[in-house]
Amino acid sequence: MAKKIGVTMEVGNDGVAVITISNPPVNSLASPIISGLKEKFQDADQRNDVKAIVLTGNGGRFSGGFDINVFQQVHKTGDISLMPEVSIDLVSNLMEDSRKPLVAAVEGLALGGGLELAMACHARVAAPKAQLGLPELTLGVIPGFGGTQRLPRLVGLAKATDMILLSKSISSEEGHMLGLVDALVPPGDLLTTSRKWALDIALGRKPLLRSLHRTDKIGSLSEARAVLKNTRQLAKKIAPNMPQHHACIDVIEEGIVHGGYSGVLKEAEVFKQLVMSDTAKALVHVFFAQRATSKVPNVTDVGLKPRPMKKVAVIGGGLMGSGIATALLLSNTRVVLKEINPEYLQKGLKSVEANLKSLVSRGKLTQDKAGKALSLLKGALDYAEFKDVDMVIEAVIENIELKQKIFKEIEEICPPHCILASNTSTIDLNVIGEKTNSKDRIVGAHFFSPAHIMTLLEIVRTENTSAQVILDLMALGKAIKKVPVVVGNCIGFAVNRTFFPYTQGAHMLVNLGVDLFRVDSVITSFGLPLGPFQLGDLAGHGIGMAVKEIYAKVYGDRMFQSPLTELLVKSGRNGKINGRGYYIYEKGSKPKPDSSVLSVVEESRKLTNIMPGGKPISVTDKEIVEMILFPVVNEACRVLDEGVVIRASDLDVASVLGMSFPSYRGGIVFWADTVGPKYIYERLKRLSETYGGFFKPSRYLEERAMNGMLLSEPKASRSRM
Ligand SMILES: C[C@H](O)CC(=O)SCCNC(=O)CCNC(=O)[C@H](O)C(C)(C)COP(=O)(O)OP(=O)(O)OC[C@H]1O[C@@H](n2cnc3c(N)ncnc32)[C@H](O)[C@@H]1OP(=O)(O)O
Repeated sequence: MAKKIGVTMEVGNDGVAVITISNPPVNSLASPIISGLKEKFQDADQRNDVKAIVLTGNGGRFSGGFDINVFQQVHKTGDISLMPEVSIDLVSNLMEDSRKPLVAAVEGLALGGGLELAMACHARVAAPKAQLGLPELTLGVIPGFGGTQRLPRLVGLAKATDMILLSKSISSEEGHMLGLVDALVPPGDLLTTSRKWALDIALGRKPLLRSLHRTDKIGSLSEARAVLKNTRQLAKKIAPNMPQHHACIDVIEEGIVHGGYSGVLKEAEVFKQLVMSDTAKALVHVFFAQRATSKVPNVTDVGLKPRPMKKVAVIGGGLMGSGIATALLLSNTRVVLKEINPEYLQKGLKSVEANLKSLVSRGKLTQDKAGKALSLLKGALDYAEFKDVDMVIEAVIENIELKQKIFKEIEEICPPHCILASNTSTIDLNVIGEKTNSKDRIVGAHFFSPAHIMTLLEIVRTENTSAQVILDLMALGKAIKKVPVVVGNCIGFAVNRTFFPYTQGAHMLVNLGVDLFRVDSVITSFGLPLGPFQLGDLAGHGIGMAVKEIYAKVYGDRMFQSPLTELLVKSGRNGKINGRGYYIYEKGSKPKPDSSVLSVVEESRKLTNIMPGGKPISVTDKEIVEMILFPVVNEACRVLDEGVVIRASDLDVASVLGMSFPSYRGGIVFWADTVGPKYIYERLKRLSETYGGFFKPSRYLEERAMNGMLLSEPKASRSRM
């Protein structure tokens, strides 16, 4: 059925015109909606039988904001005139300055432009649990329909800057306490109360309040300046490489100093500049890329329905297993956690409890909910509880024989519909399932640590995994608040494989004489939260050595053989786990660079002996970024070439959520396309001539560079899936 897009107006016998936005699924403010709103407000203004107006959204949602597709069109065409003029014409003049009282009836959500329309109304009535917020900064822009001016005037400057800068939404209950919502009523009463409220204003029983003209919550100029000073410091910390945070504070300040209307004018100007910024292009790309991951050809488009996952068993209560169990429990799934002996089982159960406790202590979970989650957990030392499970997720150590044995056992004991998933990060799923006759229900559920916090879930399918099993795992992933990305089966899957050269490039640089702490600092300035050496410390160098061996077997032809990790472990530095790696880790303080590690580095340099003429090379920060991240792009090209991901943007999402690659750079492939495939190819070629095969450009990169194509452009099908 075609979507019904438009704006309707119905005038009741009471003289109230109800204007309703309809644009499923979130009533986004697309061009026809904006022109429809203009038309209806003009009509309502002119009609003598209309005394007051109520604005609402169809289908239980007020509005998810301005249509983000328009940003994408502007980015594709470079034509900023595609952005409609809304802030002054519609929001300030037609709505807020209207002589007729205007009340917003809010249900479900009012985000971005949606909340901005509501704030331009003279009062807001909301149903419970509606989500209210201005998340524009996550898209690289600022609120553009007056939100930077009206929100501070309705909830106070400190709360408004907190909501806008951190893109934090609040519930209608909190909005009510703050004064953003004037009345909170059950959904069934929403329209009746809103109509009555609008008529009360018309009859002078309630005041007609124009948000932009209010000053009661702003405080004195010096108070406001103090808040803005703190906010600028926060922006420096949380968004050093993004323009929209500082721009937003400037716009808010303009309104405080020169009045709301002046602020609205500046907001419109800055908004348009920011729409065209590289940051906005990248963040809008990530928005749509993330949503595209839920579209998997031959899985989500063939009429299948996900089956309910009521009870899930997790085998192994270590770091990963207990994290996965926690994530499942938090979404009300019954979990059986199996271990091999009572001691390990107790440890696993305690870890789950500790995960929940830490969420409670950080204010992310109520004590009640933690208790409820824990009541759904059962420990097990045998398979008795497995007879009615819908899915098993194996999360034991990376040992092929052990995993094969477990899969054989669970195949026999679990019901025939049960999904048999492994959380392996390095072992081929075909090998894991080799001894079973259930290859169609074997799938990878690759969580990232800590599994109850990191949002990426790689769903690894083999050529035998059934579409139903993939769909079920996707649905479970979404239910436990992950972003599932379906990938093909290869060593390292999409994220770990793409990023295996990340550490290697860093090791190469250090062996060439570059200071390791400088490398980390350059990479964190680029936007990754941890440089390669600190990341290695966090993962543990024992694990690092084991993983390196696994990768060497398959990707050995393009690896840089550095003895640094082995030397580090030999000198008793296992990383954060034993308090010492490249950095020193002490409880309660930040990791400190350990200068004594430099003797280990010297030893490594002697062994590799790659410094030209025995002297350290001299490199710029830009070259450091290139020598570390271009090999990553090169591996991403192989991942694309082999069809390990369905589309290039899936790898962008996976790199952002799995490796914390900066979202404002759009993910690894998007960033590479911004830099230019030809430039990357030429740099890698030159580096490979000087430093060898580690940098050798892949065939895919070479082809794209030669043909002037972007890396993200789809190619003729040659997929692993
Ligand atoms: C001038 C103004 O100040 C500028 C703005 O208003 S910018 C926009 C500000 N608004 C936002 O950032 C909200 C973005 N949307 C969201 O956060 C979430 O979609 C939501 C909380 C509204 C709903 O979440 P959820 O129910 O999980 O559904 P979700 O899968 O995300 O979205 C459903 C569909 O609506 C689309 N959609 C959501 N918000 C949209 C928007 N503002 N514009 C266009 N499409 C939108 C999604 O792309 C998706 O489309 P698809 O089904 O074709 O993939």
